[in-house]
Amino acid sequence: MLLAIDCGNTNTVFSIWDGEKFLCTLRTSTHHARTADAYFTWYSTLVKHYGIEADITDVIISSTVPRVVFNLRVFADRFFGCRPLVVGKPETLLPFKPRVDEGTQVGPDRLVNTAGAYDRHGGDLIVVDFGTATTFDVVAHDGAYVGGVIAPGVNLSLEALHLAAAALPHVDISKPQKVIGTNTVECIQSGVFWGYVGLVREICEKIKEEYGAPMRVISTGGLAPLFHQSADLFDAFEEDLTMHGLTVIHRYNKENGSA
Ligand SMILES: Nc1ncnc2c1ncn2[C@@H]1O[C@H](COP(=O)(O)OP(=O)(O)O)[C@@H](O)[C@H]1O
Ligand SMILES: CC(C)(COP(=O)(O)O)[C@@H](O)C(=O)NCCC(=O)O
Ligand SMILES: [K+]
Repeated sequence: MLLAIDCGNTNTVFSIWDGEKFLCTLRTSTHHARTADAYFTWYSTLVKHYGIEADITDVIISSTVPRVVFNLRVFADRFFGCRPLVVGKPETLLPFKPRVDEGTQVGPDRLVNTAGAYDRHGGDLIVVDFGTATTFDVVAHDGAYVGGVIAPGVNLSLEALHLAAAALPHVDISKPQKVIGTNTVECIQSGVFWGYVGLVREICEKIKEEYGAPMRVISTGGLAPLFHQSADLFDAFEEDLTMHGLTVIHRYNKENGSA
């Protein structure tokens, strides 16, 4: 069985893949100082709690935080006796060669999203991932990552207002009933929610214009459903897109002799 690990700047997600389906998905906050032993204590407690019999033979890691990879490598080696595949490292093969400027280190999560989305939908896609940052990944006709857009994440924007302005409270995102807020919380929610709807719409429109061929827009990430339900922005929402991409890259490396 495969343990797929997606480490973002806010959350780290573990999913167990039995070759056909994900048996469970476990989430913890991302923290670079967490040790291999601490990961295992957390992991084994939850796996036991869910009654899952997991015989992990392979581990694949995508991490937007380089410092956590060391402890995750130790975790894989010590508890499962395996050398993990790390997306973005030269020994890990990708099903495509990113077409970006020389020397650019594309976020591994974006490469993984590209592989997952192409496997399910074919090419000519925009993948919008609502993580710590909101990223737009352009997937070409042949499945290659060819660039995109990085915008500040929804929660980051809310937090920035709270941190920088003495009179603005911390506010959770939700869809406001109206645009004109009549109290501070409603005003902030309106600014960020409708601001993001506009941001996503405009960026997708401009990408399509520049790309010059019809594209489909796929969304993923914790806050994507809020926007998917509230506005006509995406052709599909796929919660497990990054995890699916990790299974695709793992399979590709198995088939091509690198895992
Ligand atoms: N279901 C959810 N509802 C509300 N906020 C969420 C949800 N899932 C994630 N978030 C928030 O969205 C932001 C991005 O989370 P996540 O997608 O896990 O980011 P990353 O991949 O960058 O770690 C974080 O601030 C997180 O707390
Ligand atoms: C843009 C990101 C910060 C998004 O990370 P996340 O929101 O998933 O934590 C990450 O993909 C990254 O660090 N990228 C490196 C630069 C690039 O992709 O061009
Ligand atoms: K992400």
